Amino acid sequence: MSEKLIIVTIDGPAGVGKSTVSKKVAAATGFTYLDTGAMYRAVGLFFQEASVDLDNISQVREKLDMIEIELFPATDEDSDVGVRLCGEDVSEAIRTPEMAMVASKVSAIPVVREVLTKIQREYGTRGRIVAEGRDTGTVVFPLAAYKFFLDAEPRERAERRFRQLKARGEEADYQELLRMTIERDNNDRNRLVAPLKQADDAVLIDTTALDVEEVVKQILAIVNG
Ligand SMILES: Nc1ncnc2c1ncn2[C@@H]1O[C@H](COP(=O)(O)OP(=O)(O)O)[C@@H](O)[C@H]1O
Ligand SMILES: Nc1ccn([C@@H]2O[C@H](COP(=O)(O)OP(=O)(O)O)[C@@H](O)[C@H]2O)c(=O)n1
Repeated sequence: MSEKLIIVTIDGPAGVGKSTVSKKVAAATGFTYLDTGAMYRAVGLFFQEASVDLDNISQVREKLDMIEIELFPATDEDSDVGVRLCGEDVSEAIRTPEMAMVASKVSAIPVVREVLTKIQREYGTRGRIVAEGRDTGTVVFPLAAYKFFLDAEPRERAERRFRQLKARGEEADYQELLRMTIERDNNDRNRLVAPLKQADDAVLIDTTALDVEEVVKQILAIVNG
């Protein structure tokens, strides 16, 4: 594989640290960061606002054709990537726990995955990217040069999300976050198309007892050889 097409994939369950770690790996390597979850969240928001009946496949297809999603870099290294949906900045609107649940529902619809996977692969043709999500190592970029699967206990992940929301000055209920984390993991692991799972050739990192810097260090040690 040519240097230009090197791709790093980082998959794992909700709140495990994919975004945080991917942004740091991207900054350290000079690669572009691709947040695939942001795309599923944007589709979820669009469908919710348009009151799309998710069981009505022709309605889903018709609305999908109308969607334009554009990712733009975060304003600073602590922020999430920005998203424009049909020209409107929805960067904040998509980052709520509720929108994550909606994203999890729309992400089980095969045609939604088909459309977004195609867009994600187009990003990949530019090469030198760090892609993160649920299926970037298994389905989107099966030939990626470096694949990682991050995991952590659900309680630890819900606590991380709790601290993250509090730090942003937002309301958060730990028990509710834990419930949503577990429900979303179940949806994502058990769907028929592109379920959340470790690729056979991905390196597993259990982050439960690690801090962010340690996880980044382990990944860079492999990527930088
Ligand atoms: N290994 C880690 N140890 C402690 N906190 C972490 C770790 N990795 C990430 N975090 C924190 O957990 C929160 C959720 O991480 P995030 O990157 O948004 O997860 P994901 O993208 O997998 O949902 C962030 O506030 C992040 O700083
Ligand atoms: N590659 C991806 C990325 C996200 N998703 C879906 O989108 C939801 C939100 O993804 P996210 O990565 O933004 O969520 P967090 O892990 O940041 O909580 C997930 O729960 C999945 O259902 C997916 O199905 N495939």
